[in-house]
Amino acid sequence: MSSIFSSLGRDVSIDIGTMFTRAAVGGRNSMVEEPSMVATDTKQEEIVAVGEEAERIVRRMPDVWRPLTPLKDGFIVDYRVTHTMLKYFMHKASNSVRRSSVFLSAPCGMTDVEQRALMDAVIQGGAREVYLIETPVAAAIGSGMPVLEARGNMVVDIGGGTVDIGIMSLGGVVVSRTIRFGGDDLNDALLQYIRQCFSVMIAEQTVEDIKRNLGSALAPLDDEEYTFQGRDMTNGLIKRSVIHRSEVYEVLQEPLQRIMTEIKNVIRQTSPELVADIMQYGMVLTGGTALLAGLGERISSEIGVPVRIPNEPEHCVVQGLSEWARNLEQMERFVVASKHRKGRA
Ligand SMILES: Nc1ncnc2c1ncn2[C@@H]1O[C@H](COP(=O)(O)OP(=O)(O)OP(=O)(O)O)[C@@H](O)[C@H]1O
Repeated sequence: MSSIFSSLGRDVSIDIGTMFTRAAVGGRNSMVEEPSMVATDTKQEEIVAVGEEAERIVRRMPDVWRPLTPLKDGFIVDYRVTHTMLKYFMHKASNSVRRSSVFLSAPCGMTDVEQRALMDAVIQGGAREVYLIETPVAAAIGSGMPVLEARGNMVVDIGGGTVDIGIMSLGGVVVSRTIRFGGDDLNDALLQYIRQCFSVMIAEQTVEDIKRNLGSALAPLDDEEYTFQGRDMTNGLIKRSVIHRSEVYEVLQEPLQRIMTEIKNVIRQTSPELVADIMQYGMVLTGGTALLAGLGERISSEIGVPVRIPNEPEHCVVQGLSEWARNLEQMERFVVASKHRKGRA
């Protein structure tokens, strides 16, 4: 495979996510972003495609090729798939993997065994060395927070499978937590509601479209509707249905409340001095779910702190990894684990 960047021996940053994997070399302008997925035969013996290509062939021929994902709720569930994906992204990002240092984000609370497996996969994939950093730290760096300063910096990254919460100060992590819950749980709640109330089975992409078009964390001011198609569970035929913004709002209440509770729990466990900083400087909301309408305002009003959402919040982690790679000496305290290839150059 030829690399998309001419990055001879440069640092490769990889954010392996539940839904998407993003790899960057030399910052945001040279980033590759593809679904976290491989395609296998029905016996799951042979992996035939990775990323975008896997998604394409699975969508076209679902009876022949099956999707497998490396992570569930942010944590590795399939090492073979993880290994294949990391190798694919490393080679796509760098044309000289053997000279590359790879910087990876990992959820908080990963066991030593899980960390080692992740790093082994990178080294076996050909890299010279690998460094791990916790996801909220990468998100904070990527969103431009002054993590080396003597003040409390709070970040909440809500992706597809996890909520990663971190508070950093003076180049160290004061609190970090990963909850195995995220934007995909909002989709699950919608999917169940539509099955029960409309007796319709719908595709994952349809749920995603409904969430993005009508989803809101704040009580809606209008009752816009959205027409969608699905398979009628009573007769197996295609059926058109209409859902309203107010219904979607009600369905999303429970999973959103769970996220709010977790953020409040972290604040409760934080020292008053750091809480005072967070109230003064605010917190940053990153990850794809930060794009849900009104989520920033809802968190701000329930917790009483200003909330900032950076541009392209889903890219903050990979941007933070790149920034960290450029300033490794200054930010060495954030390394949670590292591994070097034996006999490296
Ligand atoms: N406009 C939007 N409104 C609501 N949700 C959105 C929007 N855009 C993306 N999302 C949600 O963001 C989530 C994906 O975010 P992201 O790409 O940060 O996750 P990931 O890195 O794959 O997963 P994780 O970090 O949890 O392992 C999905 O649940 C997706 O539905």
